[in-house]
Amino acid sequence: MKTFDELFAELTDRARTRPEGSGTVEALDAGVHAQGKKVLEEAGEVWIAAEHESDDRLAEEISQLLYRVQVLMLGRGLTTEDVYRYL
Ligand SMILES: N=c1c2ncn([C@@H]3O[C@H](COP(=O)(O)OP(=O)(O)OP(=O)(O)O)[C@@H](O)[C@H]3O)c2ncn1[C@@H]1O[C@H](COP(=O)(O)O)[C@@H](O)[C@H]1O
Repeated sequence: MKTFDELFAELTDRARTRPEGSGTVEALDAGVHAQGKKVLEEAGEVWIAAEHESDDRLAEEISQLLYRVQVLMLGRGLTTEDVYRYL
């Protein structure tokens, strides 16, 4: 189990070290357009899960949305601080 901040630190490290086989590295290399599409796709899956699926499935879809948002943040060079200052 990890928090939003812990995942972001992990993904930041993936971006820096670029380990072989990392899906994050692949997603970052795909560019902001592809990263944005993934955010939208995952948001749609969250919506569908919220209306039609179990709490557990919804939680899983939300976790994937958070991951896709973090990839997009990294793709654009944003930090968590950039976002948190608006919360
Ligand atoms: N939390 C996640 C995470 N959530 C979602 N995903 C990816 O997103 C996919 C699910 O989203 P989609 O529905 O868009 O994917 P799909 O349509 O099933 O398949 P593809 O689009 O990938 O072909 C998963 O199969 C993963 O590839 C994640 N990939 C990685 N992480 C975590 O990120 C960290 C770094 O991962 P790597 O970069 O892969 O080492 C690790 O802690 C991982 O647990």
